[in-house]
Amino acid sequence: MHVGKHRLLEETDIRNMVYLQAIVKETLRLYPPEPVIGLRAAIEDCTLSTGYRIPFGTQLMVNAWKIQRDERVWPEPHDFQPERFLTTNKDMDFQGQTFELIPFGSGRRSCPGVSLALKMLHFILGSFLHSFKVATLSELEDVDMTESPGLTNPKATPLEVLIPHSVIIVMYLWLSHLSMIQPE
Ligand code: HEM
Repeated sequence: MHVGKHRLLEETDIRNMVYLQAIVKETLRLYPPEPVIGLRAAIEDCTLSTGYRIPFGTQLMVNAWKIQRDERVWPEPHDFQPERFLTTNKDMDFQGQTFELIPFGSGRRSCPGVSLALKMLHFILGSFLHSFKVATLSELEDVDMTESPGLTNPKATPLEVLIPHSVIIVMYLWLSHLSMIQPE
């Protein structure tokens, strides 16, 4: 236990919360918000290992969604298994040099917001799970994770979760504490 029940999560706790970091990585692997990364042009003729010849100047789009579900890299590629980032795929990060995991793109036009995005994702998700009980409407059914087609990757159906009534009051206080809701 890194935080316990008697205080809120702090930013400095995140570095010890390796499973939380693995959950964020696994979510961005399976559901990259930008599944097909924008236009690039080949700067020279090249031939891929698969035999495809790409002539100079060809416009390319990178299918990150597909790359991140490649079964040669990711065992059981369609399953949500955060543990893989603590074991088989533990050296993979978002720096853009691990081309099997590129939710933020790679190279000099990769996402400049990666550091802020990860700080926010870790802190908000960690604080939420630490402070609230969350349940699905039916404990018997998995959440429907169907995706919508498009340049971004929204959920096809709304996410419906239960936050017990008494907890909603605590949630309001918690959000006020973070200045996300300003009391009138
Ligand atoms: C989970 C959150 C985010 C994801 C998955 C994400 C992903 C991406 C991707 C895939 C690209 C295109 C990279 C490429 O073409 O190689 C991109 C570009 C960009 N992102 Fe993000 N991003 C996120 C959050 C943010 C945040 C928080 C900011 C700013 C505060 C930001 C600012 C930008 C900008 C300005 C570009 C364009 C960079 C350029 O064209 O040179 N992003 N992002």
